[in-house]
Amino acid sequence: STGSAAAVPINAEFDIAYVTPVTLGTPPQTLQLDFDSGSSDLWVFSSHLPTSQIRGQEIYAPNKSSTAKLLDGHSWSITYGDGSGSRGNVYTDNVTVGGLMVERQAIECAQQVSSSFTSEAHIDGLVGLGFSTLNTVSPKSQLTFFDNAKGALDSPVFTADLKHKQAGTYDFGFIDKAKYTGEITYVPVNNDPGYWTFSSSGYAVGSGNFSASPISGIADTGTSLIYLPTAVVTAYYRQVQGATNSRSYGGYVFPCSATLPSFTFGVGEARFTIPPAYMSYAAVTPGSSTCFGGLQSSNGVGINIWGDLALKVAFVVFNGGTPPTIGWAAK
Ligand SMILES: Cc1ccc(-c2noc([C@H]3C[C@@H](O)CN3)n2)cc1F
Repeated sequence: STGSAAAVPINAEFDIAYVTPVTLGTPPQTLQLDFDSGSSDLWVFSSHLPTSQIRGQEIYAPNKSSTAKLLDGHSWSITYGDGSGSRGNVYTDNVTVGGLMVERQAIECAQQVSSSFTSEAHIDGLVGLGFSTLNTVSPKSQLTFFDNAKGALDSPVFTADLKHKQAGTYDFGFIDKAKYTGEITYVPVNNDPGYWTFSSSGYAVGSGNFSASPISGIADTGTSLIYLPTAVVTAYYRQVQGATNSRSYGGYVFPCSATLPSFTFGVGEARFTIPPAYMSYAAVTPGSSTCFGGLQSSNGVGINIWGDLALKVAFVVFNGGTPPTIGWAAK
């Protein structure tokens, strides 16, 4: 079997996150969920949430689904990199993504969400695509949608074809040759911490020399930006007039009028270049002439993260075979 579904940016201005339609239960309830290769819980805004915590999101109501079953005595609680989080109880039900159905998928129903989820009206929940070792359900941890689907897939893979300010796709079970050019460069994945962790072969700032130093980091579809070691980040912003590392804004900012260099990163012998236009993320506040950079330091994060800003310049294969690998191709 295979599946293919759209990854739609939630904001027209800049690519904060992407959502994908997912149908749950019988009759089908469709929610817009954020596919996140950096976590491993499938959770949704639900009928168990206080209405004060719901602001425009779609909800999943298990008691309206004839195929929903309570996973008795189980609960979950998760916190994301930015400190946001949610918790609740667990049902199993049919989950369909782009024509691919998993029966008895654990659907984690929110009973509480943090304010940043309440204020993000376009995200009705998350689909974790990390390794199932990261799943937070207790007392028995649950499998991700990908792990549940894997055995039935034509090939044990999913691919991300994210795009700048336009809809891309997540494919399951096949590699669509029409979505990339040239060869796919596969590199090993160290899934010890549960993430799609791989080693980049180095970087270059603008037209400068390529610095061939390995950078271990995670491929994270749920993170908007790129978070790398200070040496990389300072080398980049040294080339940006007026750039400063702002404590108040929580990262590198610069005058929106500044000329930005491109940023190139390596995967094996392959090279991927993020154009200057993508490297300015957004004005720090609407209408401000100060802009927030797409490349930020991973100092405060603890791990290096290749988020959407890096993923959107490539076609990426998350190979869940044995051993797992990750493949990057131009497009
Ligand atoms: C409001 C909101 C907050 C965070 C996230 C979020 N989703 O994925 C991630 C990254 C960080 C790491 O934890 C795993 N992947 N962060 C989504 C939201 F809608």
